Amino acid sequence: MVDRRIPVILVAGFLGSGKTTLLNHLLANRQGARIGVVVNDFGSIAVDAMAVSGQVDTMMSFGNGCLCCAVDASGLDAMLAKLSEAEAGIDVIVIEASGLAEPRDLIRLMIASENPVIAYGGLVELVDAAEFESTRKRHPELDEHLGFADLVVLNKTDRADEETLAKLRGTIDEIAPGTPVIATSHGRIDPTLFFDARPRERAGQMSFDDLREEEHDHEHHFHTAYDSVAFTTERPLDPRRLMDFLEQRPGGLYRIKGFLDFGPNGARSRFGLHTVGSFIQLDRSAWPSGLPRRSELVLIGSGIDTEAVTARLEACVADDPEVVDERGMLRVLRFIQD
Ligand SMILES: Nc1nc2c(ncn2[C@@H]2O[C@H](COP(=O)(O)OP(=O)(O)OP(=O)(O)O)[C@@H](O)[C@H]2O)c(=O)[nH]1
Repeated sequence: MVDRRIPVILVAGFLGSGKTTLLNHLLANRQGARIGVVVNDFGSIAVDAMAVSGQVDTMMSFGNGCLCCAVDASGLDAMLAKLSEAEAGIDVIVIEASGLAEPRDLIRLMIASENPVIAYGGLVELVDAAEFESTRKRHPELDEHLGFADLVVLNKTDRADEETLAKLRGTIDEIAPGTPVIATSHGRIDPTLFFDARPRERAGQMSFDDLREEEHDHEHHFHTAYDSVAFTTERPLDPRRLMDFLEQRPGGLYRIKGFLDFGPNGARSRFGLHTVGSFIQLDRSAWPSGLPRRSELVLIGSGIDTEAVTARLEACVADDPEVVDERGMLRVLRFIQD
């Protein structure tokens, strides 16, 4: 019998590995398929949800906190129930987990769901080719995450040389033998991989039955070791001060994402910011109409002094909101990748 249930695919991977980028690629190349999306932001500003919205008309955002720690599955279930209503005509649902989520618990939530019209469709785990080796040293748990994957996407191949990539493939094969690996950049994978997804009978070392019975073990989640800071200001930032902050960011501050306002400087004066590890990337676009001009950042790190980070950001606010420091802007523009 043909299984007509809607597959729910989890997209996971450590902070900044490229989950939102992959999701946006998928949405832009959906070939007529209707994709429902659940986005889980770790910080209290829904940056990922902002990056995905506009691309899709059926998105739900599960903000501020890790989906894997939803005390019971009901919040997620309610979203999935809404997305899987017949009128929505959804073919596949994709859940973008936060970069600190535990795939094991997300899979458990999925298989515990009593919704008869959806089915767990497997785990797509992203690996950041440039950062994986060092992240894995800090978080050996990542090996277990790979073990649960039905598909590994080795992303950011443009940021690693051939030798590193070959070594990474060997490592992934050791950790998750037999799991298909797709190497790519900017999450550009074949979207059809998502449309007829069926997971393996078991997730990693565990059968679905084992997973169903397992207790939720919050203490060992690695997001318990991470803090996030949300920073918002309506006042323009000073480019020099902000770049000083970015170039000398506190150790442990692994991920920053959001939008920056440096005041009135041209039509495309909304600056998107991403940092992942030591990497900094900025892009620029116009402010969407109806959206207030303001800077909004989420900063995520381990062992960071959140008050000190907030104080340093407050010190980046420009003295005069009407005057843009043009020379200071050159330091910002150096990082633009349009
Ligand atoms: N050079 C390069 N950059 C990439 C690639 N894929 C994504 N990025 C960049 O990496 C940064 C993080 O990408 P996201 O897609 O936001 O990563 P994420 O996994 O959703 O991040 P979190 O939700 O914070 O965990 C952004 O600056 C992306 O433009 C890639 O293949 N190559």
